[in-house]
Amino acid sequence: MIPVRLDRISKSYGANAPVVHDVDVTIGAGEFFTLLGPSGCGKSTTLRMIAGFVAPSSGRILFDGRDMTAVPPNKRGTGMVFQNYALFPHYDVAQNVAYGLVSRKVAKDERRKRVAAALDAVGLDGYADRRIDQLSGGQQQRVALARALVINPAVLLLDEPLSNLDAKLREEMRTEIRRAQKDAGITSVYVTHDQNEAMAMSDRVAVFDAGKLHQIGTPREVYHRPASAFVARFIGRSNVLPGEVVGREGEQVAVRVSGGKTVLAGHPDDLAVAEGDAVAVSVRPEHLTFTDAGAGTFDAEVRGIEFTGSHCQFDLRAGDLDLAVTAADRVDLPRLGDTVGVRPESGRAWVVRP
Ligand SMILES: Nc1ncnc2c1ncn2[C@@H]1O[C@H](COP(=O)(O)OP(=O)(O)OP(=O)(O)O)[C@@H](O)[C@H]1O
Repeated sequence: MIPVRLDRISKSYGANAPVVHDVDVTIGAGEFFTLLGPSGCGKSTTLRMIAGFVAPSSGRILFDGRDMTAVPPNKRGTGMVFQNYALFPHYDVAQNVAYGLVSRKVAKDERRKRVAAALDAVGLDGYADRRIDQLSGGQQQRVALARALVINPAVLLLDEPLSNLDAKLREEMRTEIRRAQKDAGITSVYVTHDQNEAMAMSDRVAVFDAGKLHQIGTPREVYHRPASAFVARFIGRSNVLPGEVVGREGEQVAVRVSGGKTVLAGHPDDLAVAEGDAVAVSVRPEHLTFTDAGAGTFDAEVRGIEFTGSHCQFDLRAGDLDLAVTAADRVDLPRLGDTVGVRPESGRAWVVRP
């Protein structure tokens, strides 16, 4: 197990603005680390720089302290799994998985053993002789994973490996990939635009937008303590309320939000907030509570209600603010057209960079 360091890497194509800008991360040995962000944010480019397919414009890539920036892809000891699997259709499963061992001149007996172990690790015991076109999408993705694992890579790289699968299979494969990764203990970097997938699978997540890293943290950290309005909105849903700092109470700051009321909010240690600063406050829909009209932070009109089974999602309008509230289903919830009070639960509001 080795750590991977991205030492202030940037990538520009021609004279255009950088598509990856000054990214500085250390991925821990054995960690499952995810690059998450919307389409075009630079996450695949970052992964390709780790793999060696794309050279950084500046910065270095280090594996276990060793500078790999100039080392060609096939000498980096990485295993790669692609979105489109990239399997050889005219080879059978075993031949596909053995590919990296043949090119590394591993002896035939050893090869057979390692292919069997890799197929076993991904739950494809007994499929060695199948043709690729006789497999389902999920099985093909497992073959791709086995092919990456069989070479005992120092680093496993996965680029949106589940996006061609249907929703149910995607969830099953999340668990499978995660289990295979933990069993093998390989430092892994995973790329996805799907925040649920990132949250469910990762030890830590790096959230990107437009080539820049907004935040690195555990799924819990990025959910409960988003660094920016972008992260708050991209990870789950959030009410991001613009406001102004008007004071301080212990660890929290008092923020006057639109509508004139004051909300107490926590803030990241590295974010200096002083009286008079324009900030934004993020509150998750499940952390807004209904009160009687006039008794909350906001008075709001119920504009929409969506029943999801266990919960109800409310769309509210409070002055010029749209608010989303999620509440466990019960009989006394507000109804369409009602005017209600709404307030953030204590300790649940969080200051974010606007
Ligand atoms: N070879 C290239 N030449 C010029 N621009 C490129 C090249 N490769 C990527 N880009 C641009 O770099 C930006 C980031 O691309 P990248 O593929 O890393 O994004 P992404 O976050 O992985 O998006 P997606 O999920 O859509 O693949 C995009 O604007 C893309 O158009």
